[in-house]
Amino acid sequence: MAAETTLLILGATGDLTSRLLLPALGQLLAREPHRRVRLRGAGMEDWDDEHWRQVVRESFASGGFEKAFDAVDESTYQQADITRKEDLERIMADPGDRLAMYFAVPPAVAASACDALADVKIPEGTVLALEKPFGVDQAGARDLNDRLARLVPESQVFRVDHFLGRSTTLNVLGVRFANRVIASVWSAQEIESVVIRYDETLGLEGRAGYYDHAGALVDMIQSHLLQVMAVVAMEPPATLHERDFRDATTAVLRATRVWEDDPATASRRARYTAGEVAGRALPSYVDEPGVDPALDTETLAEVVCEVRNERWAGVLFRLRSGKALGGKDGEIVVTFRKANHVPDGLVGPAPGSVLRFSLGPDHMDVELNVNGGDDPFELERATIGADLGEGALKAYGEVLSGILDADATLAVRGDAAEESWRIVDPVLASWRAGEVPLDEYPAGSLGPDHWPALP
Ligand SMILES: O=P(O)(O)OC[C@H]1O[C@@H](O)[C@H](O)[C@@H](O)[C@@H]1O
Repeated sequence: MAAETTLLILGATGDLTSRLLLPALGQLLAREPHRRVRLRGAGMEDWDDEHWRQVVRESFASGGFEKAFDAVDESTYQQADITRKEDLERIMADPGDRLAMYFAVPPAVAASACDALADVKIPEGTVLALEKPFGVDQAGARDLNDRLARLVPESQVFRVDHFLGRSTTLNVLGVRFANRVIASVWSAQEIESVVIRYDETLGLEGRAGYYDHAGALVDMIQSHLLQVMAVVAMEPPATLHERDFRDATTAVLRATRVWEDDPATASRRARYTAGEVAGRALPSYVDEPGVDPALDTETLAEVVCEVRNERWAGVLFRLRSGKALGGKDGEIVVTFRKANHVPDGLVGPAPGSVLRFSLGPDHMDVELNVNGGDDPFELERATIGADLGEGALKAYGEVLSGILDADATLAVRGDAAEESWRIVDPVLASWRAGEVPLDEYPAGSLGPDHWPALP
């Protein structure tokens, strides 16, 4: 019989659990009903099992997977303060075949819980899953890694980054590594720049408590976009097993610096003012409830990086993400260098070819110069597109399936988490020193007018 995993969610009464984790679990169980999962919730609220089961059922139903609740072997809730050893021992009793502890709590609480866990006997094979942000800087991430290393082996620590579970990120693997025609042009010799951007129409959505201290750089670039960049730029791994895959992506991060080591010129930041997004009026960021204007939090950030190795030296990697923008748009745009020489007689501009992956709905476009119009000597642009499969599981479901299977391929490794902070720490320092102006853009626009255009 298949091993049964006990999924213990710490912070079970929180928003992350009901909004993201449980719907993802519902989808996973609906797809793979053979899985054997016992679901345990633990949190500060005085809930009983029935209340918890109701929350689980409703969360499953919100994703259309109400029936998946039948696939849960058992679902119980315990009130607990997870920073206390006695409470941890109580909720970890009877771990079944394998225990997966998911910390759906703020980083400071997760860190205190890890300290308390040091005095608890952790069952063999237990997996610990932690949400971002992982630390607040490189030193903090290193400290948290040290604490975790005292508890379980690294391969059992899952630093969650749902962008690694996104189908588009995974689609890059097939396109890059299963096509000789692409593999042979995937380097600085042929590629001029790579843009990875995630523009959102969403504003603050009541998350001031977290976001006002994080900002767009930490919320999106330090974590998600650097991971996507690592997949785009990695050396071909021999296999997609955890060790090969994560060695290759981490090597990219180790070689990455902000452009010319000059964060003041390689980064930009801005904050939205009042405007309208998709017919909805949004107040200025600083007027959102819970925002402290003195924190100077950016809602749009851009950092240009370079990957200093033989394959990529000299290529611009431009990472950008922001909120309350005019269009929901996430994409990876690979711009190739221009042709060395276009024969005299072919008329018109011939910009470099472009390969564009849109980050949901998953689609890929190749933009080429052609001369197929009325005038056979005039160049035009043609686009060849393909819809890519979205994957049966949404990003969180993909990540969760790795956690339940104790397969860490799509989890961020400890050294990679530290490297990501090492890359952005100088940017944060430069911003704190006031070296980069905090620009403004009206909500619903595409960002400050004077920022460089996007490809
Ligand atoms: O579009 P998705 O998959 O929800 O991912 C974007 C979200 O990712 C989260 O990790 C960020 O905290 C959010 O601010 C962001 O909106």
